[in-house]
Amino acid sequence: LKEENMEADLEASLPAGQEDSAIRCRDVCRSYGKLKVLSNLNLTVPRGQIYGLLGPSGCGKTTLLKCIVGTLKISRGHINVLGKPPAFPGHDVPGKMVGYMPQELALYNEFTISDTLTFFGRIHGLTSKETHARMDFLIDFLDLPQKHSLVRNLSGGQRRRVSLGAALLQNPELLILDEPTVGVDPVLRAKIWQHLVEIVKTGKVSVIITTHYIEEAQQANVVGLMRNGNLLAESPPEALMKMHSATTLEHAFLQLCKTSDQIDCQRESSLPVGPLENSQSFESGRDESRPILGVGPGNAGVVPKFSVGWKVRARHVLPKWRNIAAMTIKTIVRMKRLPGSLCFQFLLPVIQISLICLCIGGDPKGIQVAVVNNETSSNAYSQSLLSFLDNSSIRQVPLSHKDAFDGIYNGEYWGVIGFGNNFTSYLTKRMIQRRVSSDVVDGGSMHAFVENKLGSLSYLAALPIKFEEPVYGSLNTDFTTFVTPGAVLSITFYLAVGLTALSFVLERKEGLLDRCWVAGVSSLEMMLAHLFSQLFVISVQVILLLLFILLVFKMPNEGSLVLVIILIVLQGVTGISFGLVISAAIDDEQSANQAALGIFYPNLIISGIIWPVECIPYPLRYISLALPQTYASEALRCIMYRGWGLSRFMVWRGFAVTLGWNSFFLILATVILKLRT
Ligand SMILES: Nc1ncnc2c1ncn2[C@@H]1O[C@H](COP(=O)(O)OP(=O)(O)OP(=O)(O)O)[C@@H](O)[C@H]1O
Repeated sequence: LKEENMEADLEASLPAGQEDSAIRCRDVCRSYGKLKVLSNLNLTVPRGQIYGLLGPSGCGKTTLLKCIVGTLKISRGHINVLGKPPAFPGHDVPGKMVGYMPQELALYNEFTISDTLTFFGRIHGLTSKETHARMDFLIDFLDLPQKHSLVRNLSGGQRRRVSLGAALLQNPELLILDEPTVGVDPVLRAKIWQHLVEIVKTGKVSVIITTHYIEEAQQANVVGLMRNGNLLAESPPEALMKMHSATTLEHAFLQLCKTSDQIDCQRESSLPVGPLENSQSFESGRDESRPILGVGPGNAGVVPKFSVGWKVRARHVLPKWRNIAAMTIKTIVRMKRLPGSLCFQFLLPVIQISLICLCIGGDPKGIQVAVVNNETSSNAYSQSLLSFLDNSSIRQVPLSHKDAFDGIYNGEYWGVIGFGNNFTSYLTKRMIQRRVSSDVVDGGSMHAFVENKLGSLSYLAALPIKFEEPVYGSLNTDFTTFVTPGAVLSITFYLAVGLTALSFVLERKEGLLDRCWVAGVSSLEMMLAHLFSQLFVISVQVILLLLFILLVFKMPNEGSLVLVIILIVLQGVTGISFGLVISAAIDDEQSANQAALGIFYPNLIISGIIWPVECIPYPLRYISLALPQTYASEALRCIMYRGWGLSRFMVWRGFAVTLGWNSFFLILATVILKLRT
């Protein structure tokens, strides 16, 4: 009876109506795979109050906060934040109404304190005057070092305070703070709590805060005690202590845990053993969706349905330039702070293409070849023939038959050139007689080298083919000329993949993606911002690449330079978009690197960059034609070597396929990122 009266007291002391609650969670369930973390959880954060969420490590506090801000989806139940579900179209949660400090630091290490606050200020649409005023206040209030200090040079505690500052920046209506006082000294901890108490006094700001220091939560207006994904109690701290005749909150919590364990034992002894999730709820006759010390039946009331017009929905889906600009500037500032990495990004493509032009397609030099010449006469054809060989490519080593073959077996010589002792007479016979025996043909079969010696009869030894001046290109076109356009595209593509494949992976790991998302940046805006900032890097890379291949290595370009540049930049965009797909879909650096590396070689080979597509057997050729670089390389070759323009099918097909892949990858990356945040 005593307990029932107390419950009534507690209920009376808490506002029950929905309009009075900043956050309302009803029957919330959330699992990670088979692990049920939140089970039928009910929680109410009254407006204008501080709610201290307490519980042992691993009980699901962070998971609950992530569900409240909308970065995690709940599997069952309802959540209402400041009047609407999180991420409801047109709602400012995520957005400037909520200030979120995640458990991870979620700060850009290359930023200064000032950069950090300016970045979040831009996203929230603060003017630079407003941002500076808040920055000065927060630096003073949080006892931060001077604003131009780099985050990476700050101590752990200082970083946590910068992170808290970023959450407080825009004076949000709702503050969601996940362990903001960890690593903070007692004086500052007291100051933070004092500040929270002050800001809620206006009645407009509400706070939900998790902490491991149970006693500091006494300053909260309401505490929720969480265990095994459920709330054991939710009430003002004094009432809770009174109810359990405890002198401290910690004792009250221990008492509650004991009671909960006893109920569990009773249940287990009266019920057959069931799955784990059953063992987490207690009191079989009780409404499991309510805490032991609930806040009244009003809280479990009907959840309102929300509808939204297409105009609001469309405005919500359309990207905001403000957010894209903030995110793009952020990436460019980070690049500027890492000049070594930026130089590497600019120079790497030039180094790669230079190596291709220098090392591929040239003639071999200084190859050792054993020469076994059995002709002894000084005016023998064999002597003349040997003198015609390109002696810069081949270094002739005269040897006996045995030494030559021993040398070959020992790997000393690349090959053997041999002449029989009748080479000159057999060759002459072969040239002037109609019919000769096979011995004579064998003895004089190197006729291609002897044109000069045969004088007016040389046409007899020539192949029945005459190479005329080609329609496109020149007679001495080499392998490098074929490879270069495809190589330029593939270098641009892969560097772009490499630059972007890790972008979201690292930001997700450090909690930055979640933080930006809660600040109101959508997946599409993140995607476009990455695209724009990487486009800047790619443009510089393309300019340097073209300067090198056209001016240094003198590759011909018969077509429009503008088309060449556009096609290469578009292929860079394909690389960025593909990198974004990898980075949106994969969680850790190692797997993202493996995915990027894994496709490099197969794509290079199958795209017909090294050897023509026409040599690829079916059905592999179908795959080749579907790849982003096959038609694009062909189009680039057509522009550069044939001087063709967009009116030619082979050229516009390269552009169309590239644009198609770009759109596909970008949409895919946005959808994956959206599904995963
Ligand atoms: N991404 C995830 N995948 C799988 N399991 C997870 C994931 N995140 C959390 N968990 C598990 O969910 C449970 C609750 O984790 P959560 O981080 O919400 O706890 P917490 O109460 O915030 O703990 P702490 O106070 O130590 O931060 C833990 O058992 C944890 O191992």
